[in-house]
Amino acid sequence: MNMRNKIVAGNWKMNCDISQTYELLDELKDSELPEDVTVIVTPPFTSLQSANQALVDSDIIVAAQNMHQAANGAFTGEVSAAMLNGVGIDTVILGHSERRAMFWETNEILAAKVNTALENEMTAIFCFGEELGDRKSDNHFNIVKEQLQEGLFHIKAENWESIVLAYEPVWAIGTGETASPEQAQEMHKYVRGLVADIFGNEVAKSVSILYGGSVNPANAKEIFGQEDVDGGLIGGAALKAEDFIAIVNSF
Ligand SMILES: O=C[C@H](O)COP(=O)(O)O
Repeated sequence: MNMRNKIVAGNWKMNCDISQTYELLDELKDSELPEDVTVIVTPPFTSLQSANQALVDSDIIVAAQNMHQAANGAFTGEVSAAMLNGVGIDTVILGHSERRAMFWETNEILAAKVNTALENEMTAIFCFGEELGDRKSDNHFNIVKEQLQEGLFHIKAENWESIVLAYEPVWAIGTGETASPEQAQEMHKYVRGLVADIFGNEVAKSVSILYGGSVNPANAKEIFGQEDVDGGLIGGAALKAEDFIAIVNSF
């Protein structure tokens, strides 16, 4: 039996102002959510504190979509780990492909962000995944290995308690073209094997690996049914309460 945490995280990206945040959270709060699934929402920075307050009586966790690696300083427009902690946020998405592609986040920068998250006792949802060209040229395993080796695998075995992995093939994000359940399983198994090689079987068996990329209520059950898929990181479908709730209930 799979004893790993089942997790469904909604990545709201740059969507939802404060009133839309309350609206969406009201619907989620009022819904039936399974007790054995950890549900996470990641509103934009401007809604984090309010979202946390709105969910004070709920098990839904509020997380941030990004943070800067430095403790403080002249980094106009950026937000630190301590600032997130200060409004009750202790989970953060790091390395989303949109951050890598549009905001030039390299594996080296991400390694520093991972360190900052760990130093601040935060859980990091570490994203990785290949682009379409990598898959077409059969280089997807190498790319993923490189992203993990350079961005994450410098941590200590005990740090894995604070890490959730999220495989997001870039070609499946927001495109409606999801990876097949077999493709997801193949990559998740490969990644779990990499973790086992370096950090041992116990760590590999206990880390949750989420799949992200065009997950919707129609395909979630089959994807989540794969042996090494422990949940999802949901983009577009996380913005519609009905769809997100259906996905959370898909295990
Ligand atoms: O973080 C979420 C992913 O980018 C997936 O987005 P999507 O579900 O809209 O394809």
